[in-house]
Amino acid sequence: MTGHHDDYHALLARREAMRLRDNLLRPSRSAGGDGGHPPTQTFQPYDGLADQEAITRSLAAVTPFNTLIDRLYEAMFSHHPYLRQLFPDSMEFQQAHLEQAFWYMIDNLSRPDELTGFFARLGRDHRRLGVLPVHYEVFEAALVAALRGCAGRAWTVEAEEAWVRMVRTCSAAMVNGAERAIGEPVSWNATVTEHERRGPDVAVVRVRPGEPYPFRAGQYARVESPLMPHTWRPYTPACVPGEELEFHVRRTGAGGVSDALVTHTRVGDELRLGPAQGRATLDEQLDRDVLIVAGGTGWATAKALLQEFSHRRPAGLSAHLFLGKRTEADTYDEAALSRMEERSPWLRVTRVLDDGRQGDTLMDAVLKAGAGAGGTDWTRHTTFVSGPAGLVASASWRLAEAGVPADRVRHDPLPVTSSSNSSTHGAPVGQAGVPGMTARGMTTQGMAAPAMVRFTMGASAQR
Ligand SMILES: NC(=O)C1=CN([C@@H]2O[C@H](COP(=O)(O)OP(=O)(O)OC[C@H]3O[C@@H](n4cnc5c(N)ncnc54)[C@H](O)[C@@H]3O)[C@@H](O)[C@H]2O)C=CC1
Repeated sequence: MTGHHDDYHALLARREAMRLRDNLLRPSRSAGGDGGHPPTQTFQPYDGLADQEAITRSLAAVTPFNTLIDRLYEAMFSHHPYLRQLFPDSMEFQQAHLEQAFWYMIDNLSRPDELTGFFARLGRDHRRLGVLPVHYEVFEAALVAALRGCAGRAWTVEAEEAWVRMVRTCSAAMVNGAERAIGEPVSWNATVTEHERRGPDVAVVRVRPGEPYPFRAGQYARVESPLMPHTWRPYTPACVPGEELEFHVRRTGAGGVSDALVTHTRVGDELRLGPAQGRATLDEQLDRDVLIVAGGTGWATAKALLQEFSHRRPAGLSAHLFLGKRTEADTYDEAALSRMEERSPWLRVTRVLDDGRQGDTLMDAVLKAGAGAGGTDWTRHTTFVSGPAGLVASASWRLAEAGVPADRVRHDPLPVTSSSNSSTHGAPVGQAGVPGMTARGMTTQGMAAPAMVRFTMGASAQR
């Protein structure tokens, strides 16, 4: 029965996707579709650069984005109240996500492959939220209403059409991404098989998915607890694919997903996992030594990557892990790390006590080890960074300064932080000693911080 049911829904989703794609590709409707502006006559090949300029010219009229986004959701829920149930009770993170998404779109408009690749992956991931192709049309109409409402008389047809083209390009990519993933589950149920408190705020949680969960070491999964429906937070499995997954969760406050997972979750509980995301994985062909810079529970990513590296490592290649911890007592998985260290002569581990008050101690240690005649040449390594946003930002920046090519520094998406609270674990995005870095991952000089732009969104702060 379930099989037929799924097929039926897959068929419906496919038809919806085709209908939307036809709409997206047919000669453009008037932007917003309500006749308020003259229609565009012919369908033009998409010119992301021209739209980027048009949108940037008119940004002052619609920023800061939080008012625009408030109006957008207001318009959407007042016209389609049933859609509210697809969203979590608190819209705070949702709004922060969308703000990041807008910046990401604008920043990457002149890189169509990056943009469509990113939104295709997002579309695949959004299936777990019950998003259907028709919702993108609803979103577009709400956005246009919000843009007009925010900008008032300052609004231009040119700016509106650029926004609509931008958003349609991304929606089309999301629909395509969802359609391509039609053969895989929307989400995976997983039963908690072990739950170990490793300190007042940290738990190591093992789960067994009901069906095989495909992922690569270094990727993350969005996790939903039944205690907080519709609220998903990303965690990186601290393991390679197998029957069970291991998650490392630090509770960062009361009432969030991390609190539910650390404090209120027991063996036998069911969690839901979204499809694996992220590109901070080892290369297919391993031909470089590996440097991993990890802070706190960012160790989860390091653990997974090192496990895969140990299985696939060609003779002669080595790995160096720099692990930052805030206090001596903060060693929630030290036994596993020591075991790995003992068994792996190719692995070097430098533990760094770094309470975050002395500037950038962890990265200082990395760069010190790379300095001077006897230092390790990090420019030849493939580097992974995993941990608080401030660490990711400063590591990307400082490694670039040290001459490490941007495409060889990989990291999780920078956590999205809510606009009211820009701090993740006390690590404010953009204030990590990165000169001129703003909260959107761009420098004030207008230059993208290396390796930053490609991942400025996607994950939420783990609360
Ligand atoms: N649990 C998981 O699966 C994963 C978690 N993460 C992220 O890792 C972070 C871990 O948080 P906690 O364990 O609370 O770490 P934490 O806040 O205790 O920090 C750990 C270490 O990171 C470094 N650090 C912290 N803030 C910094 C800053 N502003 N600039 C430079 N270095 C800084 C320091 O060396 C510090 O000792 C979270 O933001 C989480 O989103 C990343 C990947 C996987």
